[in-house]
Amino acid sequence: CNVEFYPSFLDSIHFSPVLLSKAVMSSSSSSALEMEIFQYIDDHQSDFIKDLKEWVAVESDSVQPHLRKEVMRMMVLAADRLAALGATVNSVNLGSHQLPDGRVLPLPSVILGELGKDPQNPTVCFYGHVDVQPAKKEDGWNTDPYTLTEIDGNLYGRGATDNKGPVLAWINAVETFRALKLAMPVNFKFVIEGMEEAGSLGLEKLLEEENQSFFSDVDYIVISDNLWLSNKKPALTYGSRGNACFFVEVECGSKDLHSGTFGGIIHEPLLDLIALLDSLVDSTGCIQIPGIYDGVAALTEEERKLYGSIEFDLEEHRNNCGVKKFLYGTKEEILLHLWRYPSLSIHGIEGAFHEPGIKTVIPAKVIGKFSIRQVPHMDLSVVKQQVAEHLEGVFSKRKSPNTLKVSMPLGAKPWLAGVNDLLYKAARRAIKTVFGEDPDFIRDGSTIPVARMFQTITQKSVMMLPIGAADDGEHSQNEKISRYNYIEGTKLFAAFFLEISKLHRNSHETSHTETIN
Ligand SMILES: C[C@H](N)C(=O)N[C@@H](Cc1c[nH]cn1)C(=O)O
Ligand SMILES: [Zn+2]
Ligand SMILES: [Zn+2]
Repeated sequence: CNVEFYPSFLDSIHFSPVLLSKAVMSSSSSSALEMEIFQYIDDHQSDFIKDLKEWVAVESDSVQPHLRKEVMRMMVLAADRLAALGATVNSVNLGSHQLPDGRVLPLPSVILGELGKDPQNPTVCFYGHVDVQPAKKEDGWNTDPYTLTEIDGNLYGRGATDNKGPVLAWINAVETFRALKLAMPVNFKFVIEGMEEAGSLGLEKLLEEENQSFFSDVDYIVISDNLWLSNKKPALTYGSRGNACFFVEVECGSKDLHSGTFGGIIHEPLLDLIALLDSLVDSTGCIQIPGIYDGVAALTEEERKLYGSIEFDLEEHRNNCGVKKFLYGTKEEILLHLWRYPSLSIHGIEGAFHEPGIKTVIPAKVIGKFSIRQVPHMDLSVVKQQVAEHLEGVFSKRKSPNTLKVSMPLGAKPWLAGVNDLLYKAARRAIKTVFGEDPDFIRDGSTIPVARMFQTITQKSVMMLPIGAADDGEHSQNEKISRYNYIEGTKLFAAFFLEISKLHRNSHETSHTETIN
């Protein structure tokens, strides 16, 4: 599986983080204003943590239909919190959606918030989500996932880092300016959704509809919904993978069967399904679907060098992960396979018996669930076709009389940005001020569907500014954000508001002078 020999690319990537880091000089000392702001944030830590506790207590799981009302409740809490900041809040109704089983569920509203309209200020739009992945104590959590619990400086709870903590950190930062009665350095816009973990349903249409209105005066877009590459070193993110999610359904009839009475004489759906799932990836991690790597951009020498220069501690990453060994042995290979090659993961099988104990049943209908992370320049419709053809081919060789259905309920495109603009420069300076070091410039293996949507629809500059650490355990048991990251992250956002304001005003003054001259 030699993933390097594919069509050339990189013409679309107009960045050079290495050059940028050399070109941008910033100071790590804080101004008196920053000191005042940071002091306020330090003094109000317990209030900020209390707010996070209140948010984490809401089981706003967007994946499980029976919890949709909790997502709705969470959206109301978030809207109220923005209104208390003084923001104008518009909760946009997105209607409803149909589940694979035919049920219709209401979609949570998307919050569009606005605060400040000073024409001298840049307008920064912040995106975050307040829905979460499913979590149960029995999954192996040490504490109740919906009771934020501090242990050794870590705040454990579902959504603590993904993404309630970062959304609140942004709000805390804005609140700090108000509480200290400081002039707002930027105008704020907020896009807060409640369906990110379920694929941001309905959001794309809303962004298109609002492009000429809500987004028309937005200068910069910031997303804080991913993690640093390391446990300690801050990062700035300029790319993320997309995702194509698949269901593969095999059915033999309308009812489950006794395996003593019928086992051995029928084609069992779960055996068909396991053969299908087994055909997807080999033991080296290489995806076996013909043509799947054809669209993947080829690696250039320049890009390979870039990966070589990134600081990345393999052992730390392996410890965070809790596995014995990775598929690849070098830093470069690991980063390449996380960020710029596709990967296929199998997530589960609906309909298969999974409780403790023994149940001698033959399930009548089983649905395998897997996804393929997407990278430039893969095409979702081509991938869908390739997957369907591959699975149909494997299935037909089994000569099974069962019915096979393949669907792609969700497709999100990858995102890759240029980093040579004010947004990245401001964030880099703010990171240096708060953390005293330059950030890693990284890509992310996971997916934030809205990143690409923002880029394509609004054509504005988009950046991911994470505040969570690599060991935060997004989607996992014992998800956390450290008190340090939550509070310093709040400072980072406040410092970023000042930096982007300064750079934006300077650049406008310069261009104004150039025009006059
Ligand atoms: C990175 C972000 N916090 C996240 O977890 N995103 C999800 C979104 C998704 C992708 N496919 C389905 N949902 C992820 O990357 O898994
Ligand atoms: Zn998230
Ligand atoms: Zn997530």
